[in-house]
Amino acid sequence: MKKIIIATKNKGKAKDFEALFGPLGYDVLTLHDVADDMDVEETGTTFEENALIKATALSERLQTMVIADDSGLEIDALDGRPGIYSARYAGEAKSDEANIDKVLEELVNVEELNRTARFVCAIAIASPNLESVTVRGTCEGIIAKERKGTNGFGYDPIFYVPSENKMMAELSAEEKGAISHRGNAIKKLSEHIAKLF
Ligand SMILES: O=c1nc[nH]c2c1ncn2[C@H]1C[C@H](O)[C@@H](COP(=O)(O)OP(=O)(O)OP(=O)(O)O)O1
Ligand SMILES: [Mg+2]
Repeated sequence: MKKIIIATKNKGKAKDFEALFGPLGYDVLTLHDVADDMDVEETGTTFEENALIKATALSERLQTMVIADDSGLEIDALDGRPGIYSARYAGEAKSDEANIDKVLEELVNVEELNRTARFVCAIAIASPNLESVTVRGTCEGIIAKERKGTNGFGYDPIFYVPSENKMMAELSAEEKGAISHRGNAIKKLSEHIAKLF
């Protein structure tokens, strides 16, 4: 089977990538499979920079093509926070539950009309002998007042997707891939790759 390596330790993200790449005949490998000891610091100031840092570090180590994803949630009423700090919003423990609690708390007095937000996903592809590329996908939604749904990961239980009339965490991995920031970024990446040949 063809293999694709994603420089991530996030199992939820890996599942999203499996739903996107599996049907194309790819086996998805992550840091847990290829470099479990690796912990790359996200020192960039944008999603794109951080995705590049993660993809380049692993590509240099393995001397092969690697993809990385840096993503997060931008909430308009919070001036775009948590943004690139989404994973660590409630502290270094990187707890999805604590992150959601913090967001709900900060929005407690914000009415539905003003709870607009978007998921952002930058994907970088790095390879020993090709120039690196980054693409960005987004997905617009509304932050709900409470959790609903058990699929997905991260902020999915509080992210309402108007076009589906469902929470992100109520979508299957395939349904999510069709509309998500990650799915949209992958579409852009494949368009870019198609242009190269
Ligand atoms: O589809 C998504 N559905 C819900 N939440 C999401 C999604 N996509 C990103 N997010 C949230 C999770 C985490 O709080 C942050 C990503 O942070 P980010 O640094 O890119 O990932 P991470 O540290 O979990 O794993 P890694 O850096 O090893 O890929 O945004
Ligand atoms: Mg991270």
